[in-house]
Amino acid sequence: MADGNAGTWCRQSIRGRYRMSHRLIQLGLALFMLVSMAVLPGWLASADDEVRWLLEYLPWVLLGAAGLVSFVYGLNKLGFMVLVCLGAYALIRTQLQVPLTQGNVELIFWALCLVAPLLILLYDKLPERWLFGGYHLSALMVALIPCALVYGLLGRDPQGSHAALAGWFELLGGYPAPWLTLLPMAGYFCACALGQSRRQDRGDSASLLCLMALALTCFNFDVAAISSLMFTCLGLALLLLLVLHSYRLAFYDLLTGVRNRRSLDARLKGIRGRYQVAMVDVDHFKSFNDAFGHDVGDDVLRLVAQRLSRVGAGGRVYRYGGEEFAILFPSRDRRRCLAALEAIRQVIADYPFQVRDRQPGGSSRRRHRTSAPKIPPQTITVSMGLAQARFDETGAEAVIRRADELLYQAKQAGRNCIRADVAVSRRPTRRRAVA
Ligand SMILES: Nc1nc2c(ncn2[C@@H]2O[C@H](COP(=O)(O)OP(=O)(O)OP(=O)(O)O)[C@@H](O)[C@H]2O)c(=O)[nH]1
Repeated sequence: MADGNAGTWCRQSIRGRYRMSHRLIQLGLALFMLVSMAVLPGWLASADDEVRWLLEYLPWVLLGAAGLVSFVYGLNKLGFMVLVCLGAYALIRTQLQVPLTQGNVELIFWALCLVAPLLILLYDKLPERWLFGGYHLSALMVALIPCALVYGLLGRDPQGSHAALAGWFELLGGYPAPWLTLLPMAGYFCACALGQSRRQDRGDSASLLCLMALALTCFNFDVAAISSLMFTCLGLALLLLLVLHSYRLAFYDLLTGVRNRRSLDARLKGIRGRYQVAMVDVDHFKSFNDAFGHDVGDDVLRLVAQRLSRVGAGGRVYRYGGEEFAILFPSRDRRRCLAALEAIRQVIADYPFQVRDRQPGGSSRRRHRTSAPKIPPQTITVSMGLAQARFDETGAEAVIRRADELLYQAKQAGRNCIRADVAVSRRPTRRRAVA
C-alpha cells in the first residue's frame, strides 16, 4: 500500500468496491435488456391481447414508481432521467403509432432519436447543485428548451421540413435504421461511461441503462411493441437498482463502507451455536479528532474499517457506532479467532498513517508545502474484547455486552491489546479474563 495518503487510498478502495459491484449489476441489467430484446418480441407475437394491453401500461407504472422513489430518495439525476424516458414513451404512444411516412411523423421520430439521449447525457453531466435545492426549474428547462425548439421547428412547416429533409434521411440510412443516430448515441454512451468511472457511485448512475433502452427502441422501431417491452424492462431495471440502493442505505455504513449495526442486529437474530463477537475501539480517537480535525478522523475510521475487513477466521466486520466496530466470527475455534484479531491489531499498529493536509480543527485550507512543517506519520492503535456465546445465554446482547466489558478491560490495561473470556465448555463456567 502506498504510504503517501492513507485517507485517499482508503476512500478509493471503498469507492472501488462500490463501483465494481454497481457496474456488475448494471452489466447484468444491460444483458437482461438485450436478452429481452432478442426473446420477447417473438413471444409477444403469440401472446393474448390482455398481455399486450398490460405491457402497454406497465412502463407508466414502473417508470412512474421509479421516478417517484428517485425524487423521494433525493436521487434527482435519476429522477430527471426517468422523466425524459417517460416523455419519450408518451411521445411514442401518442404520436408514433402510425406509419412514419405520414406527415411529420418521421421528423418526430428523428427528433426523439436525437434529443432524448442527449437529455439523458445532459442530466448525467449536470452539476449536482443544479438538481438540488431551488434549481429544479433550471433543471426542467434543460429538457424543455430543446423540446420547444424541436416542436417549433416541426410545427412551422411540417410538410416543407419533411420534404427538405427526406433526401437527407434516405442518405443517412432512413427509417427504421437511423444510423445517423448511431454516432451521437455511441458518443453519449462513452461520455456517460467515462463520467461514471470517475465519480463515486451513489446509486444514481443509471444513465447507461436509460440510453440503452432508448437506443434499442429507436434501432428496432419496426418491431411490434418494442417501446412497451424496452421501457418495461427499463422500469424493472431501475426499480431493482433503487431496491439495491435502499439496501445499501439501510445495511451499510456510508462513511466506512462496511456493514452497519442494523445489519449486525439482523444477523444476530437467527444466529445459533458457539459464535464469537469481538468489539474493537480506536484508541485515543478523540485526541486524534481534536489534533487533526474531523475529516482526518474520518480517514482513520475508513482505514481501520478497511483493515478490519481483512480479518481472518471468517470474521465479518460491522461499524457498531462512532469509533467502535464489531466483528462476528461464526467459528467456535477460539485460538483461530484470537490469532486473526492479533494479526489485524498488529497490522493497524504497524501502519504509518500519513495525515492529509489539514489544519487543526478540521479546516481544509491547504498548507504551503514548502513552509509548513510536515506532520510525521501517526500510529493508530485499537483495543479489542472477544467474547464467545455460551450455552446458557439466549440472546446475542449478552455476548456483545461481555465483549464490550472485555474491551473496557483492554483499555484499562493500557490499550493496543486484546482481552478475551475463557474458552467455553459445555457446562456454564465462571468468566475469567485472560490476555
Ligand atoms: N471523525 C469522526 N469522529 C467521530 C465519529 N463518531 C464519533 N466520533 C468521535 O469519536 C470520539 C470518541 O471519543 P471517546 O469515546 O472519548 O474515546 P477515545 O478518545 O477514543 O478514547 P478511548 O476510547 O478511551 O481510547 C468522540 O470525540 C466523537 O466525536 C465519526 O464518524 N467521525
